[in-house]
Amino acid sequence: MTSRAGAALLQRALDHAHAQLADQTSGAVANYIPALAAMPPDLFGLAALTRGGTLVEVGDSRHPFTIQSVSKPFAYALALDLLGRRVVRQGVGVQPVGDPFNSIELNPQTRRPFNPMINAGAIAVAGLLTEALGDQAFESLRARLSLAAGATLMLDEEVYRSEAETGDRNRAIAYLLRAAGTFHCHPDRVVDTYFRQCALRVTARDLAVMGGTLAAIGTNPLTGAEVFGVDAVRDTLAVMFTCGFYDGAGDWACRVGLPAKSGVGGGIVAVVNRQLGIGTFSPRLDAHGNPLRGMRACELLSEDLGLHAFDATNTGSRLLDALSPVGADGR
Ligand SMILES: NC(=O)CC[C@H](N)C(=O)O
Repeated sequence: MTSRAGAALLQRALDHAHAQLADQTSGAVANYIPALAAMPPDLFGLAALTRGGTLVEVGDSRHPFTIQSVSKPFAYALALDLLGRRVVRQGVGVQPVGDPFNSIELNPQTRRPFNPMINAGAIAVAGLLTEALGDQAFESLRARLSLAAGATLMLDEEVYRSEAETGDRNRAIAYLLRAAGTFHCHPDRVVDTYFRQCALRVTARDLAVMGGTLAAIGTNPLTGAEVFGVDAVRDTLAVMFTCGFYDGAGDWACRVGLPAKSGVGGGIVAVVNRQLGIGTFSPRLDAHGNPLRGMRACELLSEDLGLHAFDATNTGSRLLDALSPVGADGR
């Protein structure tokens, strides 16, 4: 298959998933803070970036929204890069858990959060970064996520402020973590880093590029920037695969078969290892806080293109090989 035929096939698959789901209106926009509830519910955008740099998009793929929990894997990768696996593992585990994203719970055996994809684990990561970088923690996060997106990500002040005003559960988690010895700096500073991280504005296109950067083992396929180290990407994709959808993670792994992460702002990032990043945006969420149409779109793309990690037909690899020539360095 030529690369042009591959790009057309990928665009058709995106268009098809978008059209199939255009009329679906189940679910509800996150309303725990007013700034999120104001998002028009019917927006729907999809984007994908191959490792070779082919970008396809459809619908509201350039409409901004807040990244929320989709930031968690990228913050984890940054912490792994800066602090190393040993230090990060002391603060947060890599164990899947069947609890909701905001549960106030530590692993009773280790007194650490189960994994970095739930709030407790992400706040532990924010704590490690705040302890290591002080007031620069948020700017470092913003700079690294911007490099991964190939765009300067801006803070949504309104969402940040409402989150800070109402985020008592997350504050409680931060106090619990300090008591458990995960970090020693003030819990308010830690949640401030976390709230700002969650309030960064992105688009589905940005998420596709960020996912593409993980797919390309840390190198942004559009800009060539080297964003994350190989070891950080490996651990990050592994926890995205096993823990990315909270209490729905096992079902996701079977149905879609891709490392992915959702957020209550309506975004999802999904990664086809060494091949493709996918970004979706649809604000209506299911009862677990996962964007419904985005999840379904990932499932359709996975089926259509054979992207499931354990797909038997290998069609996805053939398509994506055409679009993502593997370099001489074997990456
Ligand atoms: N699942 C999410 O996207 C949650 C993010 C949100 N900022 C929170 O911490 O509650």
